[in-house]
Amino acid sequence: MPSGLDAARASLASGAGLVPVSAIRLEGVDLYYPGPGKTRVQALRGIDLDIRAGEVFGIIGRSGAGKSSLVRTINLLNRPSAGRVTVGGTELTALNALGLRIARHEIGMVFQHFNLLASRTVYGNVALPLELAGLDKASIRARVEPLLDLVGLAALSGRFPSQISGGQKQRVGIARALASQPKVLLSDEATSALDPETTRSILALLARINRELGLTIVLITHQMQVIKQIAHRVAVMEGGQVVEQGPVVEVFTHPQQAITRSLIEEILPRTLPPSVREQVASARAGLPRTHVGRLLRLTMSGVHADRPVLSRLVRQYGVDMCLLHGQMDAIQGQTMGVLAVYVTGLAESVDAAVQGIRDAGVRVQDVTDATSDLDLTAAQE
Ligand SMILES: Nc1ncnc2c1ncn2[C@@H]1O[C@H](COP(=O)(O)OP(=O)(O)OP(=O)(O)O)[C@@H](O)[C@H]1O
Repeated sequence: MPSGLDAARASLASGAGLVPVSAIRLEGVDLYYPGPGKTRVQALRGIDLDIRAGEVFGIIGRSGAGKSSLVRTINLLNRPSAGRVTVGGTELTALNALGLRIARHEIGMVFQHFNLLASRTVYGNVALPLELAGLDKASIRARVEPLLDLVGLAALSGRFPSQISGGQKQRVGIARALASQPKVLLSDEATSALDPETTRSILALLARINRELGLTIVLITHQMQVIKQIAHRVAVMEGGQVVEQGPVVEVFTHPQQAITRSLIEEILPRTLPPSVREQVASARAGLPRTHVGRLLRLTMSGVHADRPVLSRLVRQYGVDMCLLHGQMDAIQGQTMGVLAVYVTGLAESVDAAVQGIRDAGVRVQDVTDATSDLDLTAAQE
């Protein structure tokens, strides 16, 4: 017996055809909504995005940044005022209504509030797009059952939405989105209404679908935690624009924009507890005249994080290093983290040790004189 996954994979692959390297391309996309009177609200400004086939691409931003506007532009639920949208090699912005309706079969969508029909069972909700497409009962069953297996709901197929949990509802939403064998799955805050543990399990399901079915996933969220858990690359939105984008580890370790830094703060804190700053101040006051004390913020990523860089330099240069605060984490299989360390010793030894840390590929910021916290704007590189 093939597993639910095998059958789902075979079923999706049968509709696959040639997958272009670029799954979704947005070029110079502007979007306006009608505002009060004759005014217009610009929600998207000059968006250029190239989302690759088979990746999980995260789009993050604060409320009102334009994330939902952007994701709804990918399937042309919002028609851009300017620019081009191409999905799976087909330029959607050049299609007529019928062409667009057909092209949208390639794009599945899951929603924050699930959007299930209360009057239909779990099975009936997943079957709905197939009924609308005119498939016969046997074909529908052959498609729906493996999908319910895939999302872990085979045993609940006869229940109604009111009889299942939020996480289970979202599993139905995912199975329904996969029913028409899309090549791209758009997820608009799919986990925002769920608790952290259910969020993790839904993201794990999406990651598995991406990995094992090769589906391209675009994920809109306001939580860096979500990006961290499953995205390969991320775009950061602010004021209707993409202000920063790149591989997740790169963006997390070298954020360029203030908005990105503040979003990352949720995961890797940049601020030091006041008690730690007080300890540093009193330790500096008690230093011998020959010694200096420097408070450093170290950002480590990838291979650097698991090498004994710090202990080696302590031995090599005879400095003292006190680990005050920090967090290490694993993102996309790479270790990364931020540490606050207080280094003391002879000035030239401390300088040499700092250089040694930099040479090992660790980002070093001297925050000794930053006033209130580990404020990056006050930090010296
Ligand atoms: N239908 C609409 N009519 C007019 N303005 C709109 C409409 N939908 C969104 N906007 C405006 O467009 C901007 C972007 O909104 P959008 O919903 O895309 O942001 P978002 O990042 O998804 O926010 P949230 O996380 O709160 O959903 C906001 O200024 C919003 O007020």
